[in-house]
Amino acid sequence: MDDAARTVNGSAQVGSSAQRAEPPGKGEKLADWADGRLGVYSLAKANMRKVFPDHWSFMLGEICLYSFLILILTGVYLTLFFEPSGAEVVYHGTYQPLNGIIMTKAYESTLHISFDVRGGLLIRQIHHWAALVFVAGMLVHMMRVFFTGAFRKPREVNWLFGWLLLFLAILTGLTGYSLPDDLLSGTGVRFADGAILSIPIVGSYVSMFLFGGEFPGHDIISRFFPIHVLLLPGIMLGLVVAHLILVFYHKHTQYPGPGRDQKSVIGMPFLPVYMAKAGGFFFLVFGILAVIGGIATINPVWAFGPYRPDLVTTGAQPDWYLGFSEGLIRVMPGWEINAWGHTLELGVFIPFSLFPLFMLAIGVYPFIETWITGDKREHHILDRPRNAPVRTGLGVAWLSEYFVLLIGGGNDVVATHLHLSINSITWFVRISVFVVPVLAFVVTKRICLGLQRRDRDKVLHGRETGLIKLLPHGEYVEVHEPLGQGSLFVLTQHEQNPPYEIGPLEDANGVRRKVTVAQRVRASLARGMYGPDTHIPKPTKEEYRELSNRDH
Ligand code: HEM
Ligand code: HEM
Repeated sequence: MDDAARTVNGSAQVGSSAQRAEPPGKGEKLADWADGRLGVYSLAKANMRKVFPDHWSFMLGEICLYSFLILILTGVYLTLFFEPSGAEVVYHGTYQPLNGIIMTKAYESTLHISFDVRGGLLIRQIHHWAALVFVAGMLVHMMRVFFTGAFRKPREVNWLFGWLLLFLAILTGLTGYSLPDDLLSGTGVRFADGAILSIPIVGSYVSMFLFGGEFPGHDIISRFFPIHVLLLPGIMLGLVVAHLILVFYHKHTQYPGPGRDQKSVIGMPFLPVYMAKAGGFFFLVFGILAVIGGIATINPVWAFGPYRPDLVTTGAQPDWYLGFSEGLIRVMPGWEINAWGHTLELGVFIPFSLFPLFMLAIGVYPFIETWITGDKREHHILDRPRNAPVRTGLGVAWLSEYFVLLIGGGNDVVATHLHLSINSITWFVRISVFVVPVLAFVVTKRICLGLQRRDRDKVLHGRETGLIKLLPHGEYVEVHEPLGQGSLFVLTQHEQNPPYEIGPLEDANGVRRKVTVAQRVRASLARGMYGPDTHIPKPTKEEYRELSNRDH
């Protein structure tokens, strides 16, 4: 492969193979043909040897990419057999317990995929597992980007692309989950309908429009189908391509280390090393999902039965990524206001509005941070999370809120499994929603500062070796080993810039300066994020020389 890459580049420099003595091979002729029409030589020359830094956490984006491809592949297969129709039929199929039961064609075809289509159940299960892994991969990938500050200039737009992808993936999951029209998926759609109905003034109109009449109507499956298999995946495909082009264009960030700076990258060439690794990893992800899909049941729709609006399954749960929105609604007190013959359902409307706000907070974060720091420089070297304690604390607080709400969304399951009262769990979650994120923030920030302090000690006093020496006068001391230059660099390369300040309120002539509210807010946020209690000062050169007793 390496030779092939060189041949391509080599040919590009020579120009045409006709200038050489030996006749061109078939492959070269094909490449020349393609170059004449598509300009592939210059494209390959510019990009194929591009260096990619390597780190295990950079595989998270790849997991998203591969599970997305697997979703498309398996989704196409399901589309061949799935019938997106709300028309009613009487079931006479392989699955005996449901014989003679009235159901929609959508549900009947899902049973058909599961019991009669060759490989149907396997593909359905791979599709569902891939959806779970896809969104989980995105969340963890996003957290990697967040905690390392990889969203800073010039990658803010790519952060937004990714964020949109996360939002669309959640919607795609919701519409997919609703397609089989079993009791569980119908309960999920009912939940969505309840949320829509709570929107003041227009809610009932939107619901009627969406369902083609009063819930459940007959149109929802046939409407969700094109949205699920075409519209949303189509937009997502476009966004994923744009996302990857931007990763390529900006070049990937890298963790701090010797030889790496804002301009130089240390890593593997895109072709052949990175491509070979990426190809192998794709098959690994596919293989693992196929094994899980083959052995672990997921969404056994035949066990739930067809959807009927007057029934609900016990322990009805959405997929994990929607559990937190369910939690928001379950723990909210059932407040409502009745006036002039209308009801404002605050118990649903408030949590329903919090959901987009919760997502919005993630989307706008990079822009808020840039506004606070006023930093206009590009950043290609990643932060170590401990060196940005407030950001790290905010990320952990966000995650903790997410998990608390997930418990709220599964309050019935937690209650039955742990033999607890559902009311106690609901109250636990109601209090935790306010308390846990604050605690998580404070604890994380302290841990970060502790780690910074340890870094400082390591730089000044070296690494603890665990070797205890007995000195002639009877004292025991632990031998400390000085760090290598590489480690010293990693532990001290970060910046500790002073936070933004408003400056003197009066100029040299004693005239009061006009200070806007925005400037005041910015200054106090900057103090909170980068002020003295957010970092342990790095050792100065003098301290280092004095303590390590060496000349540098
Ligand atoms: C891009 C992200 C996607 C996600 C997150 C996703 C998620 C899901 C989920 C959770 C289900 C329910 C599966 C079950 O029955 O247990 C589903 C069903 C389905 N999906 Fe997707 N899907 C995605 C993309 C696609 C694509 C690209 C296609 C088609 C090209 C597709 C076609 C289908 C079909 C036909 C069904 C109904 C069949 C069935 O449930 O057995 N999906 N999807
Ligand atoms: C379909 C979903 C997604 C796919 C396929 C995807 C794919 C990738 C890949 C392959 C990379 C390079 C390798 C890596 O850093 O892991 C990457 C980088 C990046 N992604 Fe994503 N991603 C997705 C979702 C997201 C989300 C949800 C966010 C954030 C909200 C995000 C933000 C970024 C950023 C800022 C980079 C550049 C990071 C850097 O250079 O260090 N991505 N993405």
